[in-house]
Amino acid sequence: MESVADASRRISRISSHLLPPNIQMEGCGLRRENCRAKGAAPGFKVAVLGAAGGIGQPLAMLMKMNPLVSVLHLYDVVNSPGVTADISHMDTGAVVRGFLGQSQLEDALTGMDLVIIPAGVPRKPGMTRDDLFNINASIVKTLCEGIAKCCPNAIVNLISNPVNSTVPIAAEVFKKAGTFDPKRLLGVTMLDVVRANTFVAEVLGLDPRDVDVPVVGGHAGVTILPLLSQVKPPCAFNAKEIDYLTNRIQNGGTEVVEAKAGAGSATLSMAYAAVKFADACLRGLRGDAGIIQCAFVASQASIGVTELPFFASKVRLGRSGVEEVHPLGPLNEYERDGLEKAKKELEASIQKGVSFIRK
Ligand SMILES: NC(=O)C1=CN([C@@H]2O[C@H](COP(=O)(O)OP(=O)(O)OC[C@H]3O[C@@H](n4cnc5c(N)ncnc54)[C@H](O)[C@@H]3O)[C@@H](O)[C@H]2O)C=CC1
Ligand SMILES: O=C([O-])CC(=O)C(=O)O
Repeated sequence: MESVADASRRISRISSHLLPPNIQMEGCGLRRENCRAKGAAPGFKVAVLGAAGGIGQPLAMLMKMNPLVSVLHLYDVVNSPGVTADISHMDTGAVVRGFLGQSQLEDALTGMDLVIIPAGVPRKPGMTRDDLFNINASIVKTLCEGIAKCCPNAIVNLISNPVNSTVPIAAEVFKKAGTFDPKRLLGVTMLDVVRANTFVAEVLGLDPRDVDVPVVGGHAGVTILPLLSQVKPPCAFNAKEIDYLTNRIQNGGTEVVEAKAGAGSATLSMAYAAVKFADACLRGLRGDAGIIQCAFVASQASIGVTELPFFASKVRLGRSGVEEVHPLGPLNEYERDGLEKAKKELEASIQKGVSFIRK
């Protein structure tokens, strides 16, 4: 088996997009300094941590296709050299560099504007997202320590489950390092919105692209709270439809885990959702106006959400990340009941994440 040192040497040969200085391209005698590469075009620098995984690979591919990205860093503890070589051959603008293992984490993170984290283990049938806590909490802690040190001003899109606990973990790591900025830490709940739009469109006989369902709360079971009373375009559902849609949206992840029968959880729809969300963050950073998405972010009662320190809400994205957290808006009785259930579970999950760092 290839040693980590050998793999690191191999990745360093391919990771600068072209060959390192003084290394000749096989058989042609061309040196890197003689190539006419002009370096990266203007744009944002994005790192994907966990880039060789089920989500990481299609996510990296889709980010390579995003015209707002000028530099794409792909980091993982395994297999990043292959994924990097493969994606770097796509004839799109972003320059791709690969990084393998803890010793290259700092290089992967230095100078990044946006860090997307799909690193960690996925569920198998019969597991809850919270069952992933023991492994994923440590992974997220290590990666966030790297972010605090190397790119403290980057926007962080955290995908690793359980999101309801990993986001509080990340916040605590950043607080400890003195770099916490609540505007820049976003738990990715976009897949809940993507699913809600799809399932609601199916019930209403609409094109999902024309449907917008706010999904608030968190990212696990009853904490996933679709606000069907606020769907756009405005529409009415009967009681049966509301029960069906709420259950299906709350259990969408489990539906995929069971269908994959032990081979992991949602990866392709998640990569799509993550890229849709990352693109919104980048357009916000660029200064585009009116970008509203749902995300699991730092929160408080005084802005019309809940008393919980984190909550998924509609947020306005801008140059500094989350520029405004929207209030929940009017809820019907069904949604108010759902909110009480969500809050109880969320409170425990948030506390679990906080205690993991403070203990
Ligand atoms: N927020 C959301 O809506 C969703 C979250 N997820 C979560 O995303 C995570 C990843 O899922 P998959 O890609 O399917 O899993 P996967 O197992 O296919 O890929 C995970 C990748 O993370 C890498 N990794 C492990 N430890 C690492 C470390 N310390 N540093 C960097 N990379 C590391 C692995 O080597 C692997 O390549 C899981 O926790 C899953 O539950 C999945 C779907 C939706
Ligand atoms: O269900 C899982 O474990 C993965 C996930 O978060 C989702 O698909 O929403």
